Amino acid sequence: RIYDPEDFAGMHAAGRVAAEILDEIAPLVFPGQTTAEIDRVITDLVEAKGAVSATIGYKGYKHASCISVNHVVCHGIPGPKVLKDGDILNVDVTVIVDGWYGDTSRMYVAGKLSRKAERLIQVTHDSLFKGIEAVRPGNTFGDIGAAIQTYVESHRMSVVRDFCGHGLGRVFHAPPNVLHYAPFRLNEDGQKVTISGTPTRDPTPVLEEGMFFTIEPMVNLGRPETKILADDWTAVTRDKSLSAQFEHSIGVTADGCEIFTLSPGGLFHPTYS
Ligand SMILES: CCc1ccsc1-c1ccc(O)c(O)c1
Ligand SMILES: [Mn+2]
Ligand SMILES: [Mn+2]
Ligand SMILES: [Mn+2]
Repeated sequence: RIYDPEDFAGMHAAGRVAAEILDEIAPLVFPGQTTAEIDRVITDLVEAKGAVSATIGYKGYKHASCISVNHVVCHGIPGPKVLKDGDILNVDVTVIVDGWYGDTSRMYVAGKLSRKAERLIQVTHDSLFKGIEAVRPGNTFGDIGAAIQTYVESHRMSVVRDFCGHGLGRVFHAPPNVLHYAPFRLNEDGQKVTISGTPTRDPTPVLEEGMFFTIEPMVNLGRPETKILADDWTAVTRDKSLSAQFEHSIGVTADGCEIFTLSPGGLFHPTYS
């Protein structure tokens, strides 16, 4: 679906509420805290801000957030698990404000951030922005994926392939799937080529003004493969390596894009303690 210029205001309002919540829970992340308690506060904040949770009741999910700790890749279920010093966690919140969806996630750390976790978080955050920088009308979704994949793999980390971003707006999920890797490689001249280096066409949809979607790369320190735990939700790295994720909701504009879910507090400190 292609949205109209006046729809951007609704997305900014929804995105801002989601981003404010992620700002406001930062002080709640510390060793000894449970992820259920963080989610409880998120639930209260959604209501206090006059918004509605998009995830409570979605496909049978019962919580206002997904909280994914360490080698959990995504869809971690809040629970009695107690955070310990050095744990890194992604908190993912989606709210509905006047029918508009704001979907965003970011990383936090309980206690002291290890150097390798800091590197992972920084590369993951920067890969999201490499993808965002590729968003403009005339580029393709493959350009977004290639920008992310090239950056991540240049740091000898891996891009999770089993989950992707998505269209959103007046709905939570809509086509297209927004892949965080590309069905082509970029050669040294930036040409789109196959793995074996022969020029190839880009089959992915072209970006157009008025498209709203998320970019939500998941990056692993080890191999890309994931598996789902017996709870049928929690996705973990197969090799148990650490995984990080950042997500923004964005809208394509005439000359680039607008990010709807930027922190109003201008916060980005992976080292929340
Ligand atoms: C808990 C929400 C949920 C349930 C099935 S997939 C999913 C989900 C979680 C985070 C997201 O960013 C998203 O787009 C979907
Ligand atoms: Mn993780
Ligand atoms: Mn999300
Ligand atoms: Mn999402």
